[in-house]
Amino acid sequence: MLRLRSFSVASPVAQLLRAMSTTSATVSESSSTYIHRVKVLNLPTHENSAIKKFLSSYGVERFKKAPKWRYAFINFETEEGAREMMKKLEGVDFKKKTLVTEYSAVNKEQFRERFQNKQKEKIEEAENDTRTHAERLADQVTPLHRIPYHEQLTKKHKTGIAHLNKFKRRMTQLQDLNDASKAQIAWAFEKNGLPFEVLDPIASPEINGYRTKCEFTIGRSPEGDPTVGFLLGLYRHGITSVLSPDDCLHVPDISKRIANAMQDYVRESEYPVYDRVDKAGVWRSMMVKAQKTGDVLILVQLKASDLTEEQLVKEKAKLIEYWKNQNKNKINVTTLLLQIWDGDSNGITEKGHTETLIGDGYVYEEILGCRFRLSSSAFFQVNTPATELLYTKCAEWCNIDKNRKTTLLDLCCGTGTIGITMAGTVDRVIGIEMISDAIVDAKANAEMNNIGNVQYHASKVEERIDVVTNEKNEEVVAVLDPPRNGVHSTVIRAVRESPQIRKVIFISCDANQAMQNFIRPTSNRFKGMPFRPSRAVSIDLFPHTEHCELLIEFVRIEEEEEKEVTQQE
Ligand SMILES: C[S@@+](CC[C@H](N)C(=O)[O-])C[C@H]1O[C@@H](n2cnc3c(N)ncnc32)[C@H](O)[C@@H]1O
Repeated sequence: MLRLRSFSVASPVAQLLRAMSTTSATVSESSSTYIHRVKVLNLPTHENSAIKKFLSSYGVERFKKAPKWRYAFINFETEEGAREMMKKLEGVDFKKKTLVTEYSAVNKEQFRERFQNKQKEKIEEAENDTRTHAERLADQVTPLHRIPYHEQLTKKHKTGIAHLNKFKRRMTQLQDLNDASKAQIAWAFEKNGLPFEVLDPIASPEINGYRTKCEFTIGRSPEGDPTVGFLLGLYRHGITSVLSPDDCLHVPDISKRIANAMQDYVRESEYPVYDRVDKAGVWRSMMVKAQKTGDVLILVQLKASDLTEEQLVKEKAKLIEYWKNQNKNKINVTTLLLQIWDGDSNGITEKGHTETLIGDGYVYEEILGCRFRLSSSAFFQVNTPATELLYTKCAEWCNIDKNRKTTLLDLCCGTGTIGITMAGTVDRVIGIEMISDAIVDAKANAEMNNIGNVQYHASKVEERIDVVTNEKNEEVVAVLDPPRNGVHSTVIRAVRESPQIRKVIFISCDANQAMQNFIRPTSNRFKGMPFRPSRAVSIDLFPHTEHCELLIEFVRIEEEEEKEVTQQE
């Protein structure tokens, strides 16, 4: 039988204090003065569960690593312990990178003090914060909402240019450049800004309510009421209050109505909402995909370990009935999914067991006259009209010559959108994507759009490099659309080492690492002639947020071009 819990209402400051008391307990008590730290470098960003498993195989049960860090800290009571671990980890290959370790001894008192000071700063910040909860949430999820849209666009444009300038500068600062290498990156030595065109930024046709996909947390409001919305503050700071998305500019009305309807449901429910700190309760989170076609997919996630089989069956029937009767709130659910997830990690996860309760399990969207089926887990751009502008520009820059046999490599193809919208202009499309469900969608999408000249591979691009290097059509154009945390350097190397690829259209939400590897001169590690950026444009898919897509056209440096530059010098 399910145990109902009582809940106390905690202010953000009280929640911070709770986090502080639990976290500081993790610093081990010992009579020695120092904490002996091993810094492990060259780890991947994110991938925390793989890192945890890997380090645990070396006997490390505790380490400190933020998802965006490329390093982790492991603390030891003694220097010998630390040095022993360094011996074990130094030079080990993990995720195709060689680990490097560094040792440092940190004064225990100072370490503790530093940690506590940081926590105090956070508390003071929270205490002095005069913003309303709604304002804080708006600042968190749409940090640019206070400035007019045209200024947001200018800001993003400048950020794009700053990225490009940074890479230009970095090329000139590379060590040991000989004349031949310099000639390959002669564009980077040109004075006075960027020696290629950066177009005016392209605005999103819709500025508010553009997000077709929203993930909501089910938890408690600052007043303690069951609420469906966004988590206010950071979970790692111990703040776990949830606020309704009603005042969030980027959330469409339909998704706000759905969050409110789910909130009514959980408030009426005999089961409690999930508490992220106690790891108890039933209702955890929900995902909404509300497409421009009018299709609506809802995925409700619950923790079922405290429910009997009979209770679960009853709850499923109740959910079906509830969502089928939401027409009165102008909510027409075309697919309802239930995800059972009893694990500790928060958010919708592919590790959960997902069952379709209403509909066929998909939603459909239309882009540039093509129809696409999307499953709940597959990536799909969240701003449909702006995506049409992005894909149109991408196709324009691919500049397919109709008189030649061209292969389009759609690398990181998701549900196949880019390749399918361009399939009519090329001899064939090859799509590679690591999420196998997305490839199932991509194949169904090609069929639905009567497209026969596509071939898909469900794989990491770096593991199907042969597909890239073996492509020998007259012309090969690659579109590379990696996720925010980038793509493996072997992918870039494979593209570089395939001489028939003369052009790459790079769609980037974070141009950092990948770009450098495209443009750096030929070396033992990066074989093949480099590319040089030839034009770029920012396309805003995410108004009111810091994010923006940067479309970059890279063209291969021609041998003649390189010689000419050398002679001019
Ligand atoms: C930004 S999305 C782009 C998807 C698609 N081009 C679109 O516009 O809908 C990036 C995609 O890359 C996939 N991905 C990430 N790393 C990958 C890798 N190493 N190999 C293949 N696919 C990858 C993700 O699963 C995701 O579907």
